[in-house]
Amino acid sequence: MSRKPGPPAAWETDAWSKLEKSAAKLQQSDADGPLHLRQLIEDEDRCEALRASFDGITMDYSRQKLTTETVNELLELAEATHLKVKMTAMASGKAINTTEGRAVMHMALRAPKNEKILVGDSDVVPEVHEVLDRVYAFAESVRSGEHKGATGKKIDTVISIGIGGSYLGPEFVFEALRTDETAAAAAQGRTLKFLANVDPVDVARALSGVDPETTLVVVVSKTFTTAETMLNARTLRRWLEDAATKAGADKAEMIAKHMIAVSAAVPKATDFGIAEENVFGFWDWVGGRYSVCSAVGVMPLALQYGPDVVQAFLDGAWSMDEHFLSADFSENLPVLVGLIGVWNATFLEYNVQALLPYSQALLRFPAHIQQVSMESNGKRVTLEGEHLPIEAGEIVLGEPGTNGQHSFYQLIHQGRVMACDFIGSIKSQQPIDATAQGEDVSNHDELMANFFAQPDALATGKTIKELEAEGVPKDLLNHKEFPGNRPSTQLLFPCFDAKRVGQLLSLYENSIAVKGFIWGVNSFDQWGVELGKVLAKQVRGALQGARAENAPVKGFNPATTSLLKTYLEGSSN
Ligand SMILES: O=P(O)(O)OC[C@H]1O[C@H](O)[C@H](O)[C@@H](O)[C@@H]1O
Repeated sequence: MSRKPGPPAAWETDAWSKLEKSAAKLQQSDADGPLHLRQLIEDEDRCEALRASFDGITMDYSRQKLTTETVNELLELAEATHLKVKMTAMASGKAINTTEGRAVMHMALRAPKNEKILVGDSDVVPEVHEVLDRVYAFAESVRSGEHKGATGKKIDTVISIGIGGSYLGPEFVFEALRTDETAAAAAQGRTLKFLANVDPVDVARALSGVDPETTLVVVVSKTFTTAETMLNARTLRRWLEDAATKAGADKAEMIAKHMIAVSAAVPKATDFGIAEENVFGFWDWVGGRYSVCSAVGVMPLALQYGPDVVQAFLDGAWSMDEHFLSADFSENLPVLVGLIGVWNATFLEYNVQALLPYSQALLRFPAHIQQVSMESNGKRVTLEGEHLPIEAGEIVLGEPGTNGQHSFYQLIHQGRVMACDFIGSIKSQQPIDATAQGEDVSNHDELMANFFAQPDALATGKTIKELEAEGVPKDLLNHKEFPGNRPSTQLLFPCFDAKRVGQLLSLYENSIAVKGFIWGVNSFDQWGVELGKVLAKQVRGALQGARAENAPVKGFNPATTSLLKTYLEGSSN
């Protein structure tokens, strides 16, 4: 097969063959063998070597099923596939999203004013800051009460309409900071809600208990064409107009004061009826799922928490970007998380990455990273469009600990193997310490006891021999055996405040880019979401025809035709 000049495909390198051999060797390890995690974890030098840190964040990957030689082979693979060149191409604004002809520059969204970052010939940092300053000024005027609603009331509630990348990141950060002391103090008396699903139930939930006269609706859509968001935006526009009629206010004034937009398609937002000064732009070099640091996230978050908290979040993300671009790969947190992901998913064939934050504040982190990862690396062809001869991508799932322990951990311990990332913090956002009242430990210590225990339980397991020694009846031995040897990484943060949440975001965003670079896929397009949208349009037309003119449902396969008929008959009764 003829290939374009450039770095070799990962699977064509020597490092790849070495890694395949290492994987085969490690997969053979039994519970008593030297390559079982039960043994590996006892090696002090190995434990020391498989630890990295940056700015107070510790990454312990000693419970990954690898040896220090494997790590060297992974680093060799990074070299051989020109990872650094690819990272630099991304950071310097090259159009690496080749199927859409776009640069991938979300890092520029958090760059300080004095940075210079070129996309093509133009430095994008000034325009980033121009929008950021406008967002901050607008947010301040709403928060201070200077910007009033159409009936003269102060705005204290925001409903952010958007889906996918225009929703998940902002919701993750909103939730992550809700119980942070500084952010919570800044949010006093304010409410932020999200409306994502086209399901009318989500509209009802978003509007429940909300007064339109004190509410600002932010329509967030990169393209301003997404069907769900547009229908929700029209629905809430009507809700505002109806409220204006009831209150005797002017409808146009109501929209002007209560509806703003965030979009990379500014003319579409103005066509929708939102005044240009109320539209906050971003650029086609920001992928939707990477857009939380643009006005997409910054607007709702600044309205809720104020500019200072948001700026701390952006600064945190930038500090991790700088680390990613400058640190040696052997000490580079996003690179290591990325390489380990490739190792687990491709070489060991553990294709599920479980994100397990031991922090209730991070409850929407798995959902956000699920989109970033699965939409980015869920691909079947190379950048050149050739079929991948290897498995790429990971299935991402997760829930905060300890909740997950009482739910799906059973499968992780004794069923299928997943690669687990345990994410915890030294300090809690909301410490409760009742040791003086007789509790053994503080509530955060209790939480973290689980953070430390679970990875060891997964790694070491429990053998039949141990169970026998404990006197476990014979017929229960197999049921109670834990095979162990199940991989995990622990990421221990000092705390989860705005800066650290920014660092966590950048760590994972960049690790996902690393995996895509190694696998050789385009992590920045998402053609796989298109077909369903096209078919939904066809079904929408059929439903419209059937409802309005009783037109027969045509043009679908027999299964869909029959189910559509059942749906139509059932709902017309
Ligand atoms: O921001 P929008 O243009 O409304 O797009 C919202 C979302 O929908 C698309 O279908 C893509 O799958 C997502 O990547 C995107 O974030």
